[in-house]
Amino acid sequence: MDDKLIDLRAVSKRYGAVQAVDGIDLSVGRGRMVGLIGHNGAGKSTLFKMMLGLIEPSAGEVRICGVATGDAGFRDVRRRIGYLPESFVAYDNLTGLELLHLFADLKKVARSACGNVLERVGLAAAAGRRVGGYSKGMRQRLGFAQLLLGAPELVFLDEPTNGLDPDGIHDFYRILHQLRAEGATIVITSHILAEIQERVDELVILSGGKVAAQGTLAQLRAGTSMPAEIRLVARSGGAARVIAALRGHQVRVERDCIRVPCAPRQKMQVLQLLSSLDDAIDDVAIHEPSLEDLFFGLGGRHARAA
Ligand SMILES: Nc1ncnc2c1ncn2[C@@H]1O[C@H](COP(=O)(O)OP(=O)(O)OP(=O)(O)O)[C@@H](O)[C@H]1O
Repeated sequence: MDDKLIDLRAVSKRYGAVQAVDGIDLSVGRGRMVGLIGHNGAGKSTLFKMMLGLIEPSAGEVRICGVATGDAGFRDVRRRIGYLPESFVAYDNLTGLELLHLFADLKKVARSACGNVLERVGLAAAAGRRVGGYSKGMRQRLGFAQLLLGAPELVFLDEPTNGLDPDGIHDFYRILHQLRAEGATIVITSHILAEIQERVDELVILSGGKVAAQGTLAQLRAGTSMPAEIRLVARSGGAARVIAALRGHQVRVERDCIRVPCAPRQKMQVLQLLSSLDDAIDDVAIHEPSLEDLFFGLGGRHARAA
């Protein structure tokens, strides 16, 4: 069994003068949940469309479930893939259930599966209502419901949490994690980096059509020289002692917060220095670089400027 569910080799896509995707090598193992991030125009949707077999690469090869997207056999693979596009289009004059029946017919899935799927996304009570009266979040849930039909082995979701409230986002990731626990492989794009960073197994950062970095958040952090930051709140009258104790370290004071940037190997040393100042310090926290920090550090800003 091929455990590389997604395998891209030297894949490029050019639209006239625009090099949308530029020589990407990427593989994703079975059962992984991957976050694909990048600025507007970085090439995420183009990559999705090539992985779905909707457009052909200009160069290179895209293999999904071991089959090249250009092969005749890819039609069967396509049935094992679920896709939620960035703008999910629903027919307003149908009810939620009728719309799902339509998708079930197209996917050759029994209509009897639809009730259960609507229940799963929290739309059971609205199943008989016309989609025209659904809120933006409800439409997004409906899009998610059609993706779940037929228990797909591989799912692609393009900006799936747009329009969802915090409860909706929480529910959405809960179902996604269940899907992964059932064995599905998941690729998800998002512009909300804080939302995605703790929820996926690994991240792929696209910049200017190329992979700027790939790995777990910890691997991405280790791959950059970006320091963590120890943040302290001194007790009244204690700041001067804390700053004196940190002599030789870079220190920034902002309002009531003392910030100490630290390379990984310096963290314990700084904490040791601080441990003797218990009576001068009110609070201490370590802030590791966020995905947003890494994103800008790894070329996100460059990609936007390009
Ligand atoms: N059909 C097309 N014809 C011409 N250029 C295109 C086409 N589709 C995409 N592009 C261009 O290819 C580049 C990558 O676009 P793509 O939609 O893949 O980026 P994206 O990362 O998905 O962006 P967003 O976050 O805005 O959805 C952009 O410069 C875009 O203008």
